[in-house]
Amino acid sequence: MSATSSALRPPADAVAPVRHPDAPAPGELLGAHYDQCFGCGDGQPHGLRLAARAGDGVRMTAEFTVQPAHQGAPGLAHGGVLASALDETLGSLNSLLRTIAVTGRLETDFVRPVPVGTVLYLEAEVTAVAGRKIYSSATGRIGGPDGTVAVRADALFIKVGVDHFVGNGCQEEIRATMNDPDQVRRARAFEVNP
Ligand SMILES: CCCCC/C=C\C/C=C\C/C=C\C/C=C\CCCC(=O)SCCNC(=O)CCNC(=O)[C@H](O)C(C)(C)COP(=O)(O)OP(=O)(O)OC[C@H]1O[C@@H](n2cnc3c(N)ncnc32)[C@H](O)[C@@H]1OP(=O)(O)O
Repeated sequence: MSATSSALRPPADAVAPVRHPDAPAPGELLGAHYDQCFGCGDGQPHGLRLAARAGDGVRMTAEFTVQPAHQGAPGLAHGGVLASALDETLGSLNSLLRTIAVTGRLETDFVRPVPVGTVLYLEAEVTAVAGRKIYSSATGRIGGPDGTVAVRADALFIKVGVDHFVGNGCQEEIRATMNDPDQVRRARAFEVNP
């Protein structure tokens, strides 16, 4: 059973999300936004290594294979890891809006257990935008892209500036990120294309 809280219901003045003209093309793989990201980075040995792909409109798809390091109960994925996979997929939607945003609220339904070795097929969509607030939903299916829904989530992301990361992050990591030419290009692109 699912009952989304009122905080995740878009207000009356919310508008339909608009795909940015410079959004990644449908079918394009996004690649990691940060090598050390638990959700998508290649530098995290036990990370999810989630690969997100742009879809049509304001939709993304992603796949994540549950590893032994992701267990909660014996042989089954930990719920927090599944919530991370949903969060990461929902976060990747921001690339379609060409904005930077962080998760403010994430509500998750765990519908079926997800065994180790299973591929979780994720699908996410922006549903509404109200000022800095971005509303979105995601599902994770097992047994194939059209298989049984195992997890689902509704989320509220809040748009932030690069200063959110510079002001709150680890200075050493930020310096390293600033020295990565690709990251700097991306951060600049976000700043001039809000
Ligand atoms: C130097 C190099 C840096 C390079 C960076 C470049 C690119 C980065 C690219 C991508 C990275 C981005 C994300 C990572 C990607 C994926 C990972 C998945 C996503 C995450 O894993 S991300 C981590 C977890 N996440 C956080 O770490 C957030 C901690 N948090 C805060 O930092 C603040 O909390 C914040 C900023 C959220 C808001 O703070 P704030 O002061 O800016 O704004 P304020 O509080 O005024 O809220 C404005 C309006 O949102 C409403 N609102 C706020 N929070 C709400 C809630 N929880 N429920 C219901 N409504 C809420 C208010 O009610 C108000 O609504 P209204 O306007 O109607 O009054």
